Amino acid sequence: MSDTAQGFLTVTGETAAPTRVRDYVELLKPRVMSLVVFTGLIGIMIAPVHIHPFTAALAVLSIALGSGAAGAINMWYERDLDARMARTRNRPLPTGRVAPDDALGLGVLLSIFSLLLMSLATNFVAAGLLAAAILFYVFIYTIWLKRRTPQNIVIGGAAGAFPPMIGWAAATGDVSAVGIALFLLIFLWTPPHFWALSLYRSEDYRRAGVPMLPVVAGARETKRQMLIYTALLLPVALAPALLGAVGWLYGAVAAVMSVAFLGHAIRVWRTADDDSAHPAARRMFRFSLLYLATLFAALPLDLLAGWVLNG
Ligand code: HEM
Ligand SMILES: CC(C)=CCC/C(C)=C/CC/C(C)=C/COP(=O)(O)OP(=O)(O)O
Repeated sequence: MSDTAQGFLTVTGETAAPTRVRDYVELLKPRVMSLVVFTGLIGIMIAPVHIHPFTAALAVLSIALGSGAAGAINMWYERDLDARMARTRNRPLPTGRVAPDDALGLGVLLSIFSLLLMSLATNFVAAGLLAAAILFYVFIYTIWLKRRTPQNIVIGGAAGAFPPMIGWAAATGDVSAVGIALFLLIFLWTPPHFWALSLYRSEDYRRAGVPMLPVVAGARETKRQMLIYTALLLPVALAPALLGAVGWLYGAVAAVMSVAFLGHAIRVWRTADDDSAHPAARRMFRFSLLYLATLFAALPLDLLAGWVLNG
């Protein structure tokens, strides 16, 4: 363990204990986790099977811990990259506030714990899907693809698409057409979500030597591919309503939000490529988070409205 990580007072000179807890929490990427967990919770809520709220809470906790574990292992593996990027250089590992071995240990332990908890609380299908998500994010995205190909997030993005399917499986013990539709929704959402950010952070990625699309293929090609994925997202976002799993309320929200998301993609596509601040891309990135949260919130609200209206 390094001196800085060992000594409670060595880095900031502040009282150390709260800082350390905060550092370990930061390793779990809590803000990303919040949306991951939300989509998993919705998967449980909309499944046509009632599970005990305590079981549901344990399933959600398992998804949260699994997502955090994957985040900690990602930060352990990428500590060299994170040190070279303005956005990430103040993270606990590049600053030495947490030792690499501790981050890896936390990630591995939490992975095992989350899988055991999911198996015991729900079933092996949900635990298997959670394992697949963790392994995908760590091995396929972080270790294999991220440093090798500009399509890294298209394939690697599948990791973040698992949670609604995991939630559904936790409730039903099965995978369904709706679960697959929600997987595809997040899968197609991820490229515009991430490439919007990578447009205004491309200098960071260039410096760190990560072959993200704007670095390798340029802003124009990135914007073109963002437009394609955002257009493909529109019919997929409507799929839960077309499959009859939810009704017109969700369908209307999905249609309006998807057209608005497409509007963002068109505005980004129309902006000049040398506009290094990329304000349109910043707005699109922020909107991507609102988009996913709103669509997933609309799923149970639609079912609730149906029950109220139909008695
Ligand atoms: C491989 C797929 C993905 C990649 C490469 C990616 C990448 C990123 C990056 C680089 C950020 C920037 C964070 C910052 O500004 O420091 C971010 C933010 C965020 N992402 Fe993603 N993301 C992916 C998938 C997802 C998924 C599946 C979700 C949730 C369902 C998600 C939710 C979020 C949230 C909530 C934020 C905002 C975090 C904050 O406020 O700091 N992302 N993402
Ligand atoms: C349920 C479960 C196990 C889910 C795990 C999947 C997960 C956490 C997906 C989110 C993907 C994500 C935050 C990518 C960040 O990219 P990056 O690592 O390139 O970003 P960085 O540069 O900020 O580290």
